Amino acid sequence: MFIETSLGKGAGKEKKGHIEVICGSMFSGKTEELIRRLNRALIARQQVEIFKPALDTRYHAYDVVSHNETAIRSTPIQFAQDILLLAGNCDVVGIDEVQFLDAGIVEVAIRLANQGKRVILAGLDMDFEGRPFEPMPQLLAVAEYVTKVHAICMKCGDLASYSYRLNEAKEKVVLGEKDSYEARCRKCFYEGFTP
Ligand SMILES: Nc1ncnc2c1ncn2[C@@H]1O[C@H](COP(=O)(O)OP(=O)(O)O)[C@@H](O)[C@H]1O
Ligand SMILES: Cc1cn([C@H]2C[C@H](O)[C@@H](COP(=O)(O)O)O2)c(=O)[nH]c1=O
Ligand SMILES: [Zn+2]
Repeated sequence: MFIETSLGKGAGKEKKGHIEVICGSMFSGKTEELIRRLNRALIARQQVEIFKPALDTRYHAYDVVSHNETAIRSTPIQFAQDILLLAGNCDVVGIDEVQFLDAGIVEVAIRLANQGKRVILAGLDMDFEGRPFEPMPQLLAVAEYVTKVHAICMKCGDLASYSYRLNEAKEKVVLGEKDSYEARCRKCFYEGFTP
């Protein structure tokens, strides 16, 4: 569990950055947890910049929106490098759906943290085949704090770590919601899917 040790601007002697990753399956509460952390940073009067990949327009062009409809304003970006230009002098950088960003996000996260920023990234750790979703494995490796959240398996009610695709599409990136994916536990995921 990530513990917020110094929220206020004046709490630390020096501005020391770090990387936090929130990962898990679809519907596991990644976006809700990201929004919760960012709202607390705003309450602490920190300057917060929020980004999401421009391709994820499922709910809203600009807002980061959870399945539970909590939302926070964000800037859509095409490339990970765009964040370096747009983050400016902020204290906290939040990024949702990082699995859709290019591999450059790893270097970008490191540079932002080294500038003294708190960098919070949320995204899928596995794809519809139950395989690591790049660039998440690299982000998990360089993060100081990792939180893996779980959904509820739609088959049996256990904790779910997998995103089961309900259609036959084979492309890695297929945007969708409950119409095309459901959260499943390991057993129920592999019962319905042969790698
Ligand atoms: N199978 C499920 N397990 C848990 N929560 C679910 C499930 N299906 C829908 N939800 C809803 O999704 C919300 C989490 O949404 P969100 O934060 O957007 O998740 P994620 O970003 O991980 O996809 C939950 O609070 C709940 O209301
Ligand atoms: C497993 C998997 C998912 N996607 C897509 C489906 C959704 O549009 C997003 C995940 O959104 P969430 O906020 O985590 O619910 O990713 C995909 O393109 N490929 C996959 O393998
Ligand atoms: Zn199950």
